Amino acid sequence: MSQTVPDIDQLPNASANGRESSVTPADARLQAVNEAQEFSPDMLDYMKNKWNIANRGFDYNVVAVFGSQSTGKSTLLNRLFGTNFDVMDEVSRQQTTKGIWASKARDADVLVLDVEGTDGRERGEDQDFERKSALFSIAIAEVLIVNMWENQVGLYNGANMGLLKTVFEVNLQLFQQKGSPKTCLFFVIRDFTGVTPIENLAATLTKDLERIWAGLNKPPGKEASLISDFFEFNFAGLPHKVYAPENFKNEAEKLKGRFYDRQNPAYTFKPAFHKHIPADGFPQFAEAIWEKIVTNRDLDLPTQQQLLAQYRCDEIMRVAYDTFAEHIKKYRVQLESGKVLEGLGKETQQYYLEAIEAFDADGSRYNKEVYQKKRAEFKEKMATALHVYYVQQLRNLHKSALNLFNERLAERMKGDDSEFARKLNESRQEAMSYYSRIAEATKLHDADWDGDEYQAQFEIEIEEIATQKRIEAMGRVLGKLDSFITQSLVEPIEVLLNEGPNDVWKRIFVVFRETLASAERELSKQLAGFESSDSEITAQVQKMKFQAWELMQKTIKSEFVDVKVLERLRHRFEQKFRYDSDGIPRVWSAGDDIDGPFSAARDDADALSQLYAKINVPESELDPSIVEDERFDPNAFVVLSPARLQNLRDRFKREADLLFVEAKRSIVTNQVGPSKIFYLALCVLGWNELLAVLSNPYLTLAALLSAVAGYAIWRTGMTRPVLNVARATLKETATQISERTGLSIEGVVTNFRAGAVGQRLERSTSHPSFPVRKGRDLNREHSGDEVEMVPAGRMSEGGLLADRRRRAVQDEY
Ligand SMILES: Nc1nc2c(ncn2[C@@H]2O[C@H](COP(=O)(O)OP(=O)(O)OP(=O)(O)O)[C@@H](O)[C@H]2O)c(=O)[nH]1
Repeated sequence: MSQTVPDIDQLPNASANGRESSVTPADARLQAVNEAQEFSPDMLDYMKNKWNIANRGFDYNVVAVFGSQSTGKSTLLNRLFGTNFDVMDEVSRQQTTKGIWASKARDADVLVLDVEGTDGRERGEDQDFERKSALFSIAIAEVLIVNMWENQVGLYNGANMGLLKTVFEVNLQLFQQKGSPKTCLFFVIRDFTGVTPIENLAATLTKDLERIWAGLNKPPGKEASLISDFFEFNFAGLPHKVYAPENFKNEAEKLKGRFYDRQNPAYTFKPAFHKHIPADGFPQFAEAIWEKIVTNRDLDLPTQQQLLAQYRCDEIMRVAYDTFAEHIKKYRVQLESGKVLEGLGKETQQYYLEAIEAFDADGSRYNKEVYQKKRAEFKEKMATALHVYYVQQLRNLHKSALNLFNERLAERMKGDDSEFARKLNESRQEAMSYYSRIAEATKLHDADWDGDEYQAQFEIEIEEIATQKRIEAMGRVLGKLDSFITQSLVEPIEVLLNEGPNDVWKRIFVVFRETLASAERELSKQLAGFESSDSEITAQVQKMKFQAWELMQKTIKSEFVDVKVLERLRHRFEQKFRYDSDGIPRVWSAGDDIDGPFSAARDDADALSQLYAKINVPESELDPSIVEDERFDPNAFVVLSPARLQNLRDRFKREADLLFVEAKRSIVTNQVGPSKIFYLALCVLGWNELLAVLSNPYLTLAALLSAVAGYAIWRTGMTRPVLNVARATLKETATQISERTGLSIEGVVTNFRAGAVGQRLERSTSHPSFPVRKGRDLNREHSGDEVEMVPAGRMSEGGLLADRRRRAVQDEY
């Protein structure tokens, strides 16, 4: 794009010192290198704030000037670029430019360097600074204006050819690499008369330069290199400024066009000359070059560029990273509190990309290799910071997903263990999808983070929980089944054994078989809900069957402790002996056949004991899988061993005999009781008194009242206490009588006991009650004590028996 070429006459360089009153970017000059060879720390500030050129990226140019002292260098630069460098006072002829000055061209992004002239009188013969400044100019400027008088052309020393030779040599050694951008050497011939055409002068100079190049000590690998490999030459002549001011002005104007007008065929700032240093990095670059030159370090230009790129990229990276870190730090606290941040991945990804973009905006202008390396480094640095968050997120996610799994499973179960496998799978799938979705979304796209290990750990744990839940649910199902089996077996077996029908074992096994069938159906159905394999179902069913078998055995065994067997035998015996065929309690009278019913009852009980001795069902009734089980014990069918059976029969026989004796005694009591009482009353009262009582209304009333009181005592259940009192009174009375009369009271006591037994029998036959022993040992039953009245019908017979047995077992223990 063409730039406007400002009118030279408008430029602020007319004064002797070139200063103008109004300050513009071009007016701001900086001594980039001072006389003490120190590089100014202010250059970046000037680039940014005074020249406004720091943000131009690559879109700027650098031009420097080289030449003998007081050859009008500053004048030329001011004329061409509108700068404000000091120009020597015509009168004093003192050196004006000390060190290296920098300024910006007016109306163009061109950095202009005014370099102290060679052959500096003040520095004497010391060419050190001249070489350094010349080398510096060649290293950093795209265009080096070589300013010389026309009459210096062809003069080796006058044209600074010796100095150039040294500079070329060091430059070649230190800074030039294959592919380095070329530098333009722009020879401006001052006080050009035109007598010798510029082309001829150019040819002379070119020849001189090539000769110099040929004489250089070239470093290895560059022996065959040509000067044109590193430099391009331009030539221009400027007429005498004092003697031909108009021509000077015109030619200067033309020359200016070659620096400003990009459309000009002779435009000087060709891209090939650009050093590819971004404007904001130029101060560091220039300083680094200067430092290396001053300290004479053996560094080449590309290395310098890399150093600069590293320095700048590090700086850019730091700024971009700080911004990035500031953005992401808010997530740390939340993650450490255990939260799962669903948007973490998306948001951090955004900050990550923004940071890279910021880095690219400035960093991409620097050495590509270094930039790419630093970019990767930057990405790695951010990824490392984010990976910490990623791991924390996965940890939180792990817990959260497990909770989700537990919650969802609990919701689905809600006390119902059916279809457990389906509910478990759905819950697990939900938790795993949740985990995968968040874990994937948290990943940084650029990073190759591997969350597989974390996910595998999560899956292991969820499987452990699932297994545990399955065991628990299965336990509940099997527990319910156990209850069902227990309920279905224990009570019916107990009832059947109490009833003791002849086919008791067959009926028990029918119960067992039906229970097993129901349980197997239920278990198979439940296990199908657990997605159990066929073999697992088979094993569980087999286990259940054998447990049921063991339960039945245990139940039978518990029903055949001695006390229970004796109880059943006694019950069977009493059923026959003490009750008639209609279930009415017998009252034995004189002349009744006691022996017959006794023998029949005893035989019946004996038959029952035989029935109980051994489980009597064919093995074919049994489930084959139980019989085939290695734990199956064939002796399990023997319930009572012969010795135990015999022992029980003996014990029962004794009890039966006692009952028989009691029955016999009750007949005697029934016969003796009333006549003795009558005669006793007659003896006590006498016939006359008896008649007197009956004839006396008061006595009759007293007798009636006594009868009523007796009836009331009987009705209120106070009989025993009253009898006890009466017994004690009678006993005491008898004792007193005995003591006083010396008579035996045996008969009186015997009669009294007989009367008491008679009363008990009378009670059992005349009242709808059933005598139940209370807290008594069976062998002591016949003592006649501790009898409790329980209304008949309050318990079933089996229940009554069970109750009696229970009390008896308690007594036994
Ligand atoms: N003969 C002649 N003199 C010039 C020309 N241009 C400038 N001068 C004069 O030369 C003197 C030195 O000019 P400067 O521009 O200061 O020269 P310089 O090379 O920058 O001087 P230093 O910075 O001191 O090395 C001044 O007095 C100018 O007027 C020119 O084209 N021809």
